[in-house]
Amino acid sequence: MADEQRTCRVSFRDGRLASRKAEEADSPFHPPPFHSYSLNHLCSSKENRGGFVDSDALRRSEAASWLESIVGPLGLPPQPTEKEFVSCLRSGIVLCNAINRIQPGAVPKVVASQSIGTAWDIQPLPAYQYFENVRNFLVSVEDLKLPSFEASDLERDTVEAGSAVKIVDCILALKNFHELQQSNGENGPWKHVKSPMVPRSFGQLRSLVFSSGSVNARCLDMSATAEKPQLEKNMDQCKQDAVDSLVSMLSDLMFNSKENIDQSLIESWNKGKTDHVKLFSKIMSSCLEGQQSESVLQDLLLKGNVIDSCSTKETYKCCSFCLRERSCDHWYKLEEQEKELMELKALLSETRVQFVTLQSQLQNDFTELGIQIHELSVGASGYHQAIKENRHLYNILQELRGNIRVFCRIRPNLKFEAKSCIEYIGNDGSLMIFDPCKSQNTRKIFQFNKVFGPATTQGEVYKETQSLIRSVMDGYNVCIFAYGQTGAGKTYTMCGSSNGSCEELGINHMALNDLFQISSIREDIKYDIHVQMVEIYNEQVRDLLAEDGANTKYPFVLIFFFFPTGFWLDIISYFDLLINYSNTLEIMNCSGNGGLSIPNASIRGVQSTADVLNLMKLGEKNRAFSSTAMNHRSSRSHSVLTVHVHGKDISGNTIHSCLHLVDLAGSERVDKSEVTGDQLKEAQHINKSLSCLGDVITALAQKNSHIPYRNSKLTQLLQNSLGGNAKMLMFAHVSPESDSHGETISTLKFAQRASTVELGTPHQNKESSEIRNLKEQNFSDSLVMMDLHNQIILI
Ligand SMILES: Nc1ncnc2c1ncn2[C@@H]1O[C@H](COP(=O)(O)OP(=O)(O)OP(=O)(O)O)[C@@H](O)[C@H]1O
Repeated sequence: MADEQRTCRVSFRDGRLASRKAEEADSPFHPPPFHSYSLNHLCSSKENRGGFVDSDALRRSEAASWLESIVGPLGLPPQPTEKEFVSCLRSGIVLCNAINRIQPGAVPKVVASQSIGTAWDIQPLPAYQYFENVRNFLVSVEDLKLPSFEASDLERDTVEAGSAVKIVDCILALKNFHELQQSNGENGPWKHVKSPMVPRSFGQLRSLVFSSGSVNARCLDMSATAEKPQLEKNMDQCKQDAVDSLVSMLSDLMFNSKENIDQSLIESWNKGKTDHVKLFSKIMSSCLEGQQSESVLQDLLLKGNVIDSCSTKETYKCCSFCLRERSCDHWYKLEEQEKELMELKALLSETRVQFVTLQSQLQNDFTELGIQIHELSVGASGYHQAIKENRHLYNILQELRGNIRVFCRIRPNLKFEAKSCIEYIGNDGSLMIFDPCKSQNTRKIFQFNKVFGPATTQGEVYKETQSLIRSVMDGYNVCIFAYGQTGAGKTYTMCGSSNGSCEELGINHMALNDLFQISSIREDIKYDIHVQMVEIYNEQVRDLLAEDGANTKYPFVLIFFFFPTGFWLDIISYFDLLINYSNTLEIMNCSGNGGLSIPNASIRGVQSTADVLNLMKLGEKNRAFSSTAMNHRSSRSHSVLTVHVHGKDISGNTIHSCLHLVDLAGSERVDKSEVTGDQLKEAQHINKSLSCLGDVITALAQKNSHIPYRNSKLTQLLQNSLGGNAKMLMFAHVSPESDSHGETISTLKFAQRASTVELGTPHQNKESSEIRNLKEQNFSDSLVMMDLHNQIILI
């Protein structure tokens, strides 16, 4: 049975030897080395098997003879073996010289220690110099886009079958290029003549297998950066590729030698009794001989190891080069890096957790802060509300008591370089003043109904005043007067800016505008509004609405030049006195003059704000202004604009009231205002009348039995108001500059004192139709009054 099997089965070795003998017989050249022959035999098809070796040797011979024609004798036999051929070219000198002949300067520096052709095989160059020459040659070849080979093809000590094929291909391509260059010129087209070796040599199969390893290596290179699942996926793919390569190679081998496969082996394979490794070993041992079969097996198993170990961490981290060199520490480095990476990842996740914790903490803090801010804002708004209510109640109390209301207004700093003496302005009407020029603590706090800072507009000031002014239309007498140092802004507040800008209209103008508006809205009451405007100049009351020029101070000044000076001075003084006397208006008790304190002053009916504006212009024109060191347009008189309101409703009820808008002349220190002559006289009058006003205020504040109204025209004029018949508002004006600190303190003290004056509850000047009828029915001798229950009583 064994003999029978032996005879029916031709062994692989025998078959291969037989075919080799046949090839040797056909070949005119020296046969290739055994291993090369046998492997080519295994890998080539039956049809090509005969011509393969011949063609290879022929091409090698052709390449060698062409090289000799280019660089000179190489000392090679006519048909060199692969080993001879490769050894001759190993130094790279021949190749570099050859390419330099074709492309001068292609390899700029050729390392050559021996003369070519004589001693190429006597004294080998050091390995790195080989590498230098060969590398330069290969670079040049690639530049020319010619087929190349690997430097390692020249380095191998044991020349493998078919390993010279690529080198031969390259040299013949170079030859072809050279020939085409010669025939067509340098840039002529050329075609690379491919190797006729269509079937793959065993070396190529090996490189195919190892190229799978390079796939592995690529995968490994990625392993450092890729995520683990991706890495494993790549490894699977590598493994699959390598297995595919092996399978295709094996299939080739099996196909080529299927007659040599044991039938029992095929059967056991088909039955699944033999696993693929055993099958593969058996086929290989039957196909290959001795050493060769072992080396192939070793190679394949090595590859197999690579493939198998793809699943393990250790090997897939090595690149193919390291596998060949077998001295690899990349894995350890990778492992180190992987460890560090893992640590970093752990750190990252820990940091993430901490970050999330901190974020939630921050969120909580923000929420808490938000709650606290909300609570604070609620508290603050409550506080503001309380202050507002407090002020409102205070105002009501003051109204009930009949206190003089005091608003303080601070004008903007006109001397920008000057320091401000205003330290603090409170919303509750408090004001803190200090003297910046003094080192010791000079802070003083004042309390008023309201304090307007330098940035307050005219509109804002009027808004606070509006309710008071409107009460005039309800029958209350109202008196608003502006008090303060010269240049502190009294005229600005009462009459507006001297440039007449619409945004800077004074309280006078806005008040009258408002009164007309109310009058037009209240259709059931018919209002008559009349205006008087007088000034108190040098203790004389003068009509500012007189159009006949009666207020011209010196009408005869032009005839001054016709007589001696002394004579005319006397005459002028006389006329001056005469004129002044004739123009001086008398202040009377209102009750006897239809409510008019100055019955002789012009009284003009007004229908609209425009009418009032025209009258004000006239009054301003007639008013005494002059320039002083403190104010370039200083009012030298106290001006009083009186608005008389008379209203009658459809039931016949009447109201009558008056609104005094007083722009006082400013108190001034004559040393500062640098006035002399007439201006000095004016200043003295101004200061005197203001001092009288101060006395009246003090007396009122102290509730003295005697109030010195009659000491000045000003107090006389304001008697009715100060005497408790009016709602009074005082604007205390101050300059913020530190050099006015003294005057500012003095003004504020005066205002503070005024705010303590209790005038008593103001009463409405309202007369019902019944009272009027009674009055008209000769009850004039009796005093008609209303009792607490609004019943009429006659006294
Ligand atoms: N609130 C303000 N805003 C802008 N400018 C102002 C303000 N108050 C006053 N002024 C300016 O200050 C200067 C002096 O003002 P104003 O003439 O009104 O002072 P006064 O107190 O009437 O002085 P006097 O008593 O000498 O007549 C003017 O040029 C005026 O335009």
